[in-house]
Amino acid sequence: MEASLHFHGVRIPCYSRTPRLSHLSSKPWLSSVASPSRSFHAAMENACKGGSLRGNSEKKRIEAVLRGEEEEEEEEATESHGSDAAPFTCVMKFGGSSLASAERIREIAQLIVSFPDEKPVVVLSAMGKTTNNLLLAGEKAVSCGVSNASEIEELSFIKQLHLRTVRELGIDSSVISAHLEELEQLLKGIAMMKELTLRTRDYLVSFGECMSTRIFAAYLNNIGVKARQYDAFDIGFITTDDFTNADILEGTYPSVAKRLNDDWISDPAIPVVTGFLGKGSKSCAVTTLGRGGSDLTATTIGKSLGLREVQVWKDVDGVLTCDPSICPDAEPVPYLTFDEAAELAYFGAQVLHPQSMRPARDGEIPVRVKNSYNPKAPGTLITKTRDMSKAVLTSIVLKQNVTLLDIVSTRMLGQVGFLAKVFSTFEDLGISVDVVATSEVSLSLTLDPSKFWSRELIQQELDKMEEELEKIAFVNLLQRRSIISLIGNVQYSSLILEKAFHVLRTNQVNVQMISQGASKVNISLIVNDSEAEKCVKALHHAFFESDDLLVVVLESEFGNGSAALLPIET
Ligand SMILES: Nc1ncnc2c1ncn2[C@@H]1O[C@H](COP(=O)(O)OP(=O)(O)O)[C@@H](O)[C@H]1O
Ligand SMILES: N[C@@H](CC(=O)OP(=O)(O)O)C(=O)O
Repeated sequence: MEASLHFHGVRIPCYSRTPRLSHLSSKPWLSSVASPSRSFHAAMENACKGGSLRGNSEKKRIEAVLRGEEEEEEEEATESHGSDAAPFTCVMKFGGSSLASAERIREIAQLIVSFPDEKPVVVLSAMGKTTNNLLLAGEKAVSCGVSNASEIEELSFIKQLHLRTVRELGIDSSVISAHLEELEQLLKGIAMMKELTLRTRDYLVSFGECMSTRIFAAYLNNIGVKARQYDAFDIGFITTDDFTNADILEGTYPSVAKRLNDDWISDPAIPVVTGFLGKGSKSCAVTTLGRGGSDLTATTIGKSLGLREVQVWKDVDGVLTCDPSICPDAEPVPYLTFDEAAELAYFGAQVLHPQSMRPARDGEIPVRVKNSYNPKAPGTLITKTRDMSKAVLTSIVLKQNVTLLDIVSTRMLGQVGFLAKVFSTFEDLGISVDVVATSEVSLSLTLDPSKFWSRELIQQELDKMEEELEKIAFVNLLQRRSIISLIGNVQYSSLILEKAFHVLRTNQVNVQMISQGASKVNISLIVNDSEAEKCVKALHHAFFESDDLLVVVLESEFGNGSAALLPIET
């Protein structure tokens, strides 16, 4: 310790060399750090268990939290750390695109320091494309043979990226060397077993976030900003045991608040938390929250600590009117409600995790989507309500490769229990339904194959579903369909539909199903996959790149010619 710095209103000692990691001594990851020569057998045992974290005592503690037995203690803790002493103001979450290199990590650290009034909890994803590379490495390991596992190309990418990054940042490579070693052993284990279970897959991808957070915390410490790394699975992120798509359990909120608050009180340091990861309540193994799950980690911490704001920093200027890879002229949407954002995410906008709005909405914590490459851009502010009086269409979202199912009742038409029977079939088979439209004689719905429990078994699962449904109905399965979701103010639904159908007719596209729910924010149109992008481009052009709609709205709202300066807001 050589100097001090005032940051977040506290006097922060500056560390010139090694990061402070002693607080991690009880963590399973650090025990690996402490003994890099950890035996192959120990690593394999952990790997084959899918990375179970702790023994019985840990399991008992989780059960106690789930039963609410720690609640009194939690409440006391929260009270005693009440708002006067509240150590944190916001969550700042940075995704893989913001952490792609040493240079980006330096910029992100500077960005955090450039907000001296904020006292952030930092949540990080894995660096760059690390999660994809880990998944690819795992898949290759299944069939490459033990002796070739060390040579898997993606393993080399991951090693090079992380070792280059620590070198360029001037950090001791020991912060990640044990993880890299264990990762290689794990891939050998997968090669030996010739299988990659969902549980092992989660353990495998967890290395990405575990390494990025250690590097970042070490770098902050090196530049004199005291930081403390946390593995989410170690600080109370308790989830269901649905590996690869786990759900956060209620006990998480008080546990996480207590841990972060208590640590700050006893030794203030910026928390740097792994996004995307949790711990299964029954298995005690590492779980993941679904792709893009760090957004959910961020809003969970926001709700848990009752923070002023959650910021998710991306590589775009906020939530845009459309996926920029389809419509390069897509514009940022300045304001959204939680409902609009949830609908947008659920129907395929990659920019936010589908479940991430839930904790924010429950805790009424505003979420701001910002661009880490362009911090001055205002971004998108997501809140409970917004002025919808001038909002027509907010955003167009595309979800491809969905399956459309047409069900026409044979024996049970119009009878009590028909729909229940159909939906119980989906429940039994663990298939989730996205869009539904019903009439007196038929039921149409869409299924998202990417949510089926095993992608390799999609056809088998569909066959099984057809077989079950054919006991009560005629079934027609139509694959390779797309859902185009028009997210906006459904008070203008006739106007939106008139315009949308005009565009689609001009482009000679037949809409195969349409659904407008009571949610008042979403109209879904189903078209063929092959026509979908063309439709989205044409719709985006009509709604956001021309003035036609402005004229129609002005005429319908104010009479022709009046209020000519009123802009259409997204
Ligand atoms: N409607 C949309 N608005 C903004 N970005 C979108 C939208 N639809 C898709 N995207 C894509 O989402 C990406 C940002 O999300 P993501 O990759 O999860 O960022 P990060 O990894 O930083 O969390 C953008 O680069 C963009 O290509
Ligand atoms: N690294 C995980 C979790 C995540 O949230 O990533 P990102 O924030 O880069 O989308 C993934 O790629 O899915």
